[in-house]
Amino acid sequence: MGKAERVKKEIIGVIGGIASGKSTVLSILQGDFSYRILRMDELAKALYQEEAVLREIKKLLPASVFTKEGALSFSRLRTLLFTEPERKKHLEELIHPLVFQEVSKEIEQVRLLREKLAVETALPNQDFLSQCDLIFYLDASEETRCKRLIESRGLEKEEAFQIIHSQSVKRFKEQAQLVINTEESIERVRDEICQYFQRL
Ligand SMILES: CC(C)(COP(=O)(O)OP(=O)(O)OC[C@H]1O[C@@H](n2cnc3c(N)ncnc32)[C@H](O)[C@@H]1O)[C@@H](O)C(=O)NCCC(=O)NCCS
Ligand SMILES: Nc1ncnc2c1ncn2[C@@H]1O[C@H](COP(=O)(O)OP(=O)(O)OP(=O)(O)O)[C@@H](O)[C@H]1O
Repeated sequence: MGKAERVKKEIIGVIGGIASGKSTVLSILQGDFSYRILRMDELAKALYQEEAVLREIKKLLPASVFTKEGALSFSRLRTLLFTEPERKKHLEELIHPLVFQEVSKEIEQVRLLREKLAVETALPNQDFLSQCDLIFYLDASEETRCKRLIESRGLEKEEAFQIIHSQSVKRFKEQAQLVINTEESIERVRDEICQYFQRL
C-alpha cells in the first residue's frame, strides 16, 4: 500500500471466544481511542425483550425457560441451548439475522457521521467481517478463559469448557489484522493496541 493511502480504522470488529477479553479491549478502544462500542450479545438480549420477537421465541422454546411474568430467563435459556441443539439452531436462525441487521445499520450511521465504532462478538459471520475496516482477534488459552469464567462469572468448570468448545470463532483468526494475546496484562494489551495504531 502506498504511503499516502490512509488505512481505514473507523470500524473495528473485535472477535474472540468467550472470556477472551473482548469487553476489556472494547473499554480500551472507548476510553483511550474514543471509539463508540457495540456488544452483539447485548443486542441479542435486547431483542429477547421486544414483544414481537418474544412472541416468535415463545413458539420455539418450552414454557420452562420463561418466568411467571413471561420474561425469558437467560440462565435457563443458556442451559437449554446446550441440551437441545435443534432449538439453539432455530433460535439463532431467528435472532442472528436481526442482530446483524442492527449492526449493519449502526455501521452505516457511524460512517455517515464519520465516527468510529468497535463491535465485539464471539459469533461473527463473513458479511459482518467484510463491513469492518480492521479485525482484532483476541487469543487466550482455553485454560485461562475457563479460569476467568469460574472466577468472574461463577460458572462450573464443566459448563465453562462446554461453552468454550461450542464456539468456533478460531476459524476467523486468519482474517485479523491484529492478533492480541490477552494472556498478557491489560496494560500490555493497551500498549499493543497503541503501538499498532501508531504503525498504521
Ligand atoms: C444464552 C444467553 C441468553 C445467556 O445469557 P447469560 O447472561 O447467562 O450469559 P452471557 O451473555 O454472559 O454469556 C456469555 C457468553 O457465553 C456465550 N454463550 C452463552 N450460552 C451459549 C451457548 N449455549 N452456546 C454458545 N455460546 C453461548 C455468549 O454468546 C457469550 O459470549 C446469552 O448468552 C445469549 O443471548 N447468547 C446469544 C448470543 C447471540 O446470539 N449473540 C448474537 C450474535 S449474532
Ligand atoms: N489481558 C487481560 N489480563 C487479565 N485479565 C483479563 C484480561 N482481559 C480480560 N481479563 C479478565 O477476564 C475476564 C473476561 O474478560 P472480558 O469480559 O473482557 O471477556 P469477553 O471476551 O468480553 O467475555 P464474554 O465473551 O463472556 O463477553 C474479566 O474478568 C477480565 O477482567
